[in-house]
Order: sequence, then C-alpha cells, then structure tokens
Amino acid sequence: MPDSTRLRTLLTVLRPHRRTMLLGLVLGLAANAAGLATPMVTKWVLDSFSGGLDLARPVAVLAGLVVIGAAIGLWQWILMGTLAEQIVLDARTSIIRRYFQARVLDLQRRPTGELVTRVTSDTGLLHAASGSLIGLINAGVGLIGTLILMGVLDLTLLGCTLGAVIVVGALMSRLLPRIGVAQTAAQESVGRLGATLEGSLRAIRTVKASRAETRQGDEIIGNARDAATHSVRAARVAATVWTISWSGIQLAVMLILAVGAWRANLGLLEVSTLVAFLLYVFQLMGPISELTQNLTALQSGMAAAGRINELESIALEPAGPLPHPPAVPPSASEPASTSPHGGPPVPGSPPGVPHARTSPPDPTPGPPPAPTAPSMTPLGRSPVPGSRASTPFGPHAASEPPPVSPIGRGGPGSPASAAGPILVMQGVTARYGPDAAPVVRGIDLEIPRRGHTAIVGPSGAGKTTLFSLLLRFLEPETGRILLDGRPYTEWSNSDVRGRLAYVEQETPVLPGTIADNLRFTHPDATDDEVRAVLSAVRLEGIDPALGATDVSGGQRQRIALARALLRTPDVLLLDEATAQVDGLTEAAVQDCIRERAAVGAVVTIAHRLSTVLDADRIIVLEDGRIRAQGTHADLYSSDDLYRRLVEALRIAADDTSYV
Ligand SMILES: Nc1ncnc2c1ncn2[C@@H]1O[C@H](COP(=O)(O)OP(=O)(O)OP(=O)(O)O)[C@@H](O)[C@H]1O
Repeated sequence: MPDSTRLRTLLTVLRPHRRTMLLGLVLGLAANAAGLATPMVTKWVLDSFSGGLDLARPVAVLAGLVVIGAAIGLWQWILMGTLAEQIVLDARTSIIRRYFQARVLDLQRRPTGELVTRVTSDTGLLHAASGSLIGLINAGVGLIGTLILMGVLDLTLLGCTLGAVIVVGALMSRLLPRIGVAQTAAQESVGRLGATLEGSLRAIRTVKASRAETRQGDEIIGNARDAATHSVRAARVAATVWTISWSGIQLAVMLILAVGAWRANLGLLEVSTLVAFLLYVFQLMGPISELTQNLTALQSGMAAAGRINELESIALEPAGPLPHPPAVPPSASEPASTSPHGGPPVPGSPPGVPHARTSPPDPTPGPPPAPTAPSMTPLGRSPVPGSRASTPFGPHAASEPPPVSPIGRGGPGSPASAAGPILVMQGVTARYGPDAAPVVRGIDLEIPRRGHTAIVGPSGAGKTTLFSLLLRFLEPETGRILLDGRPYTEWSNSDVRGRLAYVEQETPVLPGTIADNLRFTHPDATDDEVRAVLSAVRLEGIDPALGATDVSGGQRQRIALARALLRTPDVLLLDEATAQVDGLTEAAVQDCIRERAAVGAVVTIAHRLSTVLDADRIIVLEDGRIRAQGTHADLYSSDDLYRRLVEALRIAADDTSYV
C-alpha cells in the first residue's frame, strides 16, 4: 500500500477528533511561543544587568513565561494523551463491530489469532501516531521560529546552524521511511505469531497427544523470532536516525560556540547575544527530536492504519433488519390465514396464550430492500448493528408474549401443520468463491413445519453447506430459499435466524457459565426456563453457575442443544456431533429431537444410525446434489448409496456396544 494511501487512512481515523487536535495545536503553538521568547527575555535580563538597569520587569516576564509555558504544556500533554486513548478505543470498537457484522465465511477464512492481533496490537500503534501530526506542525513551527530568531540575533551563526540542520535533515529523510518498512514487517510477524499460537493452544490436547509440543513451540517461537528480528531492525534504524540527529546538533553547538567566541573576541558580537543564540541552539534540539520522534510515530501509525484498513476487504453481511416483509399472496400450499405471523392463536397452546409471534401483518408492505453491505469508512465509526427490537419478528419484539413452554409449543393437530413447508429451497446452487466449483447444485428441498428431516451423505457431499445456506452464512448463486413462502431476500438475517436454532457439530460453548450459555440467544430467559431446558436434555442435576468449559464433551453437546431449545424455535437445525457420545447423551438428544419434531421442524445432519432411523424423511446428498429422498424403508430398498451409508453407521453403532 503506498504511503499516501496509508496517510489518508490515518487521517480518516483522526478526522472525527479534529477539534481536539486543533485545540492541541493551538496549545502547542502557545507553549512553543513561550519557549521561543525565553532566550530573548534572557538576553533582556543580561543586558539590563550589565547596563545597570531595573531587573524587576525582565525577571518577572521571564518567570511568567516559564510558568505559563509549563502550564500550557501540561494541558496539551493531558489533552493529547486522552485523545490518543480515544482514538485507540474508536479503532478497536470499529474493528470489533466489523468482525461481528462480517460474513461468517469471510471471517473464518482468516486466522483467528491474526484478527485478534489487529485489535490488540495494531491499534496500539495508533496511540503514538495520533499526536504525531500536531507534533510535526508544532516542531516545524518551533524550528522555523527558532531559526528566524537566530537570524535576528546573528546571521553568520545562523548560517553555521543551517548548514548542520540541512546535513542532518538530508540523512534523516533517507533513513526514516525504513522505520515504517521495518515496523510493518514486525507487525505482520506479530500477526502470524498470534495466529499460530491461538490455533495451537486451541488444539493443545492434540499437540500434546502427538508429542508435538517442542515442534509446535519451535514453529511459533520462529514467528516470535521473526517479529523480534524486524523489530530490532526498526530499532536499529530509529537509533541511527537519533544518533545522527543528536551528533549533528552537538557538532553544530561546538561549531557555533567556537565561531561565536571568535566573533565576540573581535567585538562583532555581544556576549549576551551569544548566550541567547546558544540557548536557541539548545532549544533547536527540541523541535528536531520532536520531528524525529513524530515522524517515527507517524510511520508506525501509517503502517498500522494500513494493516487495519485491510480489514475493509472482509465483506459485511447485508444491513440489519429490513422493513417489514411485504405480504405475500397466499399460495396454494400455504393458506394466508395460517401464516405463523399474524395468524390466529395456535390451538394446543395453553388457553389465553397466543401464538408466540402475533405481530399483525403490515398493511403497508414496503419493497424488498436490497441486501447491501453497509459502507464503512476505514476505521470510522461502524454502522450501527441492526436493532433487533425494531423488527416485528425479532426475538424481543414488543408483541412477543411470554414463552408458552421452554420446550415445545403448539401441538399435534395445530393448524400450522396444515400449512405449507416452513423452508423451501428452489434450484439452489452455491459456491464458496467466484473461482470455486459449485458445492451444491440445483437443490430442490422442502422442510415441513413439523417432523424430523435427516440429511445423510458422504463426507464433502454438501450437508453443512445446506445449513450454511439456510442460516444465510452463504448466499445462493442461483435459485432461492423461502421462509414461510417468502424469499429470503425479503427477510433480514435477523428475522431468518430468529426463526431458526442451530446446534453446531463441534458444540462450542461460549465464555461464561452454563446459565450464560443457555441464555445466549434469549438473555431474558427466566430461571424456570433454564431449569426446564436443562431437564429436557437430562442435565437437571448440573449447577448452571458452573463454568461451561468445566463439563464433559457429552454434557457440552447437551448444553448446546438446550440453548437451541430454549424458547422453541420454528426450525431446529442440528449438525449432529461426530464425536463419540455416551448413551445417556445420545438418548437425551434423541428424545429432544422426537419431542421437537412432534411440534415443529427439526433438520439434522445425521451421523448416527439411531437418528437416521428416527427421522420422518431422509434426504440423501451426494456430490452437491439430492440423490434421493424418502423414508428409511423406501430408501433402504431403493437406494444403493443410502444402504451403504446405513451399513457403515450400523457397524459404527455395533462397535459401541454400550450405546
Ligand atoms: N468455507 C469453505 N470454503 C471453501 N470450500 C468449502 C468451505 N466449506 C466447505 N467447503 C467445500 O464444500 C464441499 C462441501 O462441504 P460440506 O462441509 O458442506 O460437506 P459435508 O457434507 O458437510 O461434509 P462432512 O460430512 O465431512 O462435514 C467440500 O468439498 C468442501 O471442501
């Protein structure tokens, strides 16, 4: 990335704070002016002293200048320090928001550790850079002011000084850009270090079981060494720049002292003028070192801003909740009166408790908004994430009544069962990248409102991809997906996901307690609801205050299921764990699926024979296409691949005789 682009990115970061920066600049210039006046006033004091004049006024002015200069300097320091922290916080906030608004697959393409480093480490470099522009202006003004006042005092001595400044400046301008290059390389190594360390720590059990601690440690230490090498290079360049500038100043001081003493001896210069001039020479070190420091900080800040700005390439999900989806003319398969939105209370619910979503249909349907990613200024304040409360179907919609039961709503025979499928895929083809081959092709699929649909297929057949499409982690390239008879494009992500519950295959638990995990989707869930779902997954004895990571793999799977079951989703998407589970867990999961399937839709990616046998209908996926679908009995007699898959599951089940 060219320096000009990096600088522009950095300026974009600083722009919201221009007022504070302007105040900082004014204060800096005022402190500078006080500093510039000091040698002149010192000369006044010396001249008054040697001339036998009244000393009171010049001494009072000198003291006043020192005190005022110090006070202004202190104010500016605190102001700029606070600003720097604010800028770092803004950048962190913006990146964190961006991560959580990003498309899942885009985010997952990058190593997690590197993403973390950008928030923790790169943003830190903005700290010093934030004040660097002001510092540069101040230092520049200080330098020019000092040189002018030096010229007022003695032009010959100024000539000597300028000669030294030009030599030092020329050397610095060649060396400074190297600091930025070395800094960028160092930060990139830190990013790689974070990525490998995070990945290895996550797989620490595998690392240890493979006796790969030393090998893995060495690889990560290699990244740490790289970071150190680049940082040392940056430090060397910085040290060289510093040494050259300081040595240059020292040489200049000696030269000026010698020339000044010679001219004073010839009677061409007053001693008080030489003293004032030397004071300016010493003061010159201030602006010059400030220039060096600020240019270094600016280079680092530009490097960091450039790296942070790369995050712009992470695509965002479509903007938050869309306006109310337009009413869809009732289709043959879905009578409008039985739409779950705005439909009548579901018989089977306790009396007086309406259907869980009773938002009246919007009489003024809006056009389907285009799902465009919100544009975001680089590092600027991130777009406000879509407010769930504003969606009529959001989980916390004002009209949402208390949950009927933590597990199970409605009941067999509800009119919803007479309605059309809840989810439909029509000719869906999808791929993971523009150049990648399609991983699912021409999928036509209907998920009924009730019952258990199991998806089976060989590894890589596209089962998880189907879930990614349903959850809108991936958009179809062609074809469409409908929820309640309306295309996904007319719903916001939040609306779609609010209707689905998803249990990942690896059943990750989130930081916090079991109760925190259970309330993750619905933070307002009551203790009774939490207890009810725990009992549904046969974990009634467990303490919800326990850390969610302090439980067994099987318990973790049941916690993940319980989280999905709290407040009964319309569709439960369960990517069954492939890891071995204990009999109790399997039975608990099985019972929950059965219970849910009686009142709602359950879709499983089935990895267990018992799950497949339990399903009302089975979809056989092969190489991205639906190969066959039907009941177990049908498929077992008619489909070769299905038979082989079932046999493989049977062998696996027989192997675990305790199941
Ligand atoms: N994030 C991704 N980026 C690129 N390709 C992917 C991604 N996820 C999956 N694929 C590819 O898509 C194809 C289908 O993968 P998918 O995970 O849907 O299969 P699956 O049937 O769920 O397999 P398994 O049973 O092994 O989990 C595979 O060829 C896989 O390599």
